[in-house]
Amino acid sequence: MSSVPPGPSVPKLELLPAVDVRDGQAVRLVHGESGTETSYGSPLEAALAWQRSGAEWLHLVDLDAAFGTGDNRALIAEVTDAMDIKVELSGGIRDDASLAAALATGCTRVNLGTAALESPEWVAKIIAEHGDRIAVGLDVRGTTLRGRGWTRDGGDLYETLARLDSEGCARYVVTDIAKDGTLQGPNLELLKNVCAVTDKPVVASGGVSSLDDLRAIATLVPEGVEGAIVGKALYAKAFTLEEALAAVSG
Ligand SMILES: O=C(O)c1ccccc1N[C@@H]1O[C@H](COP(=O)(O)O)[C@@H](O)[C@H]1O
Repeated sequence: MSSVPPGPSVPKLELLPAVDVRDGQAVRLVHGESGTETSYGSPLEAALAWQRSGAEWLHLVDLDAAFGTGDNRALIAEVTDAMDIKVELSGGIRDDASLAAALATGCTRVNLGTAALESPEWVAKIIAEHGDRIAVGLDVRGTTLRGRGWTRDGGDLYETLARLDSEGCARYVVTDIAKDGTLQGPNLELLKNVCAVTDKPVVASGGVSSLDDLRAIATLVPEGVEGAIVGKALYAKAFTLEEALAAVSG
């Protein structure tokens, strides 16, 4: 009886299927641009589907709060409450009230974008208070950070990273905006460059289109990449979440 030799193994990579919420619907954007939404129905149904498929994490984004066009706070709280898995919450967490509401959902951690660019003192304070419940999203075009729904420049990636590192930021979620929602493959160079200047774990975001993309990201685990956010590829059924989890299970 012949046995199938195991394929080349890659280190385990955490996967965070994304549910981005706009106007009460689960959507995907292209390059994060408002107006490019494709709708995928109920955010709760989407989140429950990823949980049923074996996800250990959910990346849940309030896009209206990120764009400043309102918020989906009650719905986000409802989805988080329905999850038995870890939830990373982002979008519009910019002050004490929005942070308190986000943390009160019981999410595992929050992901700050604009606040890390515009309110450095507040961010330093909450990093000191909440430790690894705070991650910072470094959303970049080239090496320029973008905030306010990715519509405004917010400084240099590496200068900001050095500041946040010195303040003890626990983790970074790095998004290449040029890749986000495009199914064009992740920016591995950017991920390597970020890992080279910080010892903190990095979550990759943007561009994943195939299982090979996930395997390629997983090769960066020894350099500091901890996980990858997967959005469009799952909704477009490029692969299933079960296949993705198996591909990078270590
Ligand atoms: O995820 C997106 O597609 C996205 C698009 C445009 C803006 C923000 C987006 N997502 C995440 O939202 C937070 C930033 O929100 P804020 O600046 O803190 O209000 C960040 O995690 C982005 O990755």
